[in-house]
Amino acid sequence: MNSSPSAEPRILAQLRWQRQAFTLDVDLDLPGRGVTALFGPSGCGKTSCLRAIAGLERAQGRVAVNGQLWQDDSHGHWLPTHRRTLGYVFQEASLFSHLTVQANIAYGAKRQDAQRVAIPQAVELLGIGPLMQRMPSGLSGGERQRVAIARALASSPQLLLMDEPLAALDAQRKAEVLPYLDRLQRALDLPILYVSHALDEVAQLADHLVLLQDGRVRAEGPTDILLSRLDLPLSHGEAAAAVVSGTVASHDADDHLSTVLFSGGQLQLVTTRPRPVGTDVRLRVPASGVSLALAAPADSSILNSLPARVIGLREDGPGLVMVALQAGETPLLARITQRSARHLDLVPGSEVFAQVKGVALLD
Ligand SMILES: Nc1ncnc2c1ncn2[C@@H]1O[C@H](COP(=O)(O)OP(=O)(O)OP(=O)(O)O)[C@@H](O)[C@H]1O
Repeated sequence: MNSSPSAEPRILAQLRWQRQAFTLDVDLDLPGRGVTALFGPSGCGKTSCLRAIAGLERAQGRVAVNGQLWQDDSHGHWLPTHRRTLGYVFQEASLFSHLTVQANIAYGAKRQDAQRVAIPQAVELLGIGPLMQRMPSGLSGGERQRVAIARALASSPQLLLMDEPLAALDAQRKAEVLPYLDRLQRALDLPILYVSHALDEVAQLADHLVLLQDGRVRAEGPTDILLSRLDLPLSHGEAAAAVVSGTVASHDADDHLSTVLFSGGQLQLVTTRPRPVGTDVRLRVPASGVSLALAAPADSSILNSLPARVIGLREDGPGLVMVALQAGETPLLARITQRSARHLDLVPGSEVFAQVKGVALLD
């Protein structure tokens, strides 16, 4: 143990692992709370990294989780997976088919003495109370995965590792499970490492992002910052979007219009599922739904017009430019035509009004 009670919780993983032509070589120093996504293209090493942290692959290096030393090869220290206080959720829920849901979850509860997450709490958070007496064969894919997550929580982990937990689900099932993951991470003080290659999941769930490429860390930092960095592939193309964190300030029930305050001002959005005033929310602002003007527009149908500063510009396909902006402390992206960028004479430092059309609540 090398814990220091006053230190900020951190997850440290210096790992090197070689398999045939592939080398994983990472030096991670990550927040010990919240959700950190490991993101990157197929084959970049996300799963290998997670497995190495869990001790499922015998990488060389050092792993320490919030003061607990799991591995330090320089001192011959190595805990096998079953002695690392972690929960692991795989892409396919691997439940025992001969046990009820309840028995599957109870099986996970191996450290009853120091229960960080009580089983009833895990069951409630994942909404699986009505399923407890069912057999796994009768569950939908989304239900199976929620049970698998509850089982992982029941083992009282210090760290939850999730490897593409939604990838085997269709879009509808995925949308069904995502809010549970969101609830879980808000309710529990449990760090989560979340492997995904789906940017929408990452934008919704992750506070922090590690971008892997060819077994190495290409970039790492707060999700909102990384999503809008023009030098990274995350900000390229039609799917590029910024994530804005804010707080619900009001809701107009007649117009179904919620107002969210954030560091750059306020954004209004139409929603049929309003969150209570005071709730912290994340909004997705697609780059293609943001246009730019030099003056605040009058008589526009666009509700949201934010003063912002141009941080940088980058060509984004034939005739198009991605513009990185900052509104208050919040990064935004605008994907506009090259002609418009020239017409407005945009350069880093230009003051503009960002007219934001497509705002969506992430949940
Ligand atoms: N046991 C193994 N033997 C040989 N090569 C392996 C082994 N396990 C992984 N690899 C290779 O290591 C590389 C990284 O694989 P890994 O599964 O970690 O990537 P990934 O980013 O999780 O990919 P995906 O998103 O497709 O799951 C790949 O090139 C893979 O073929």
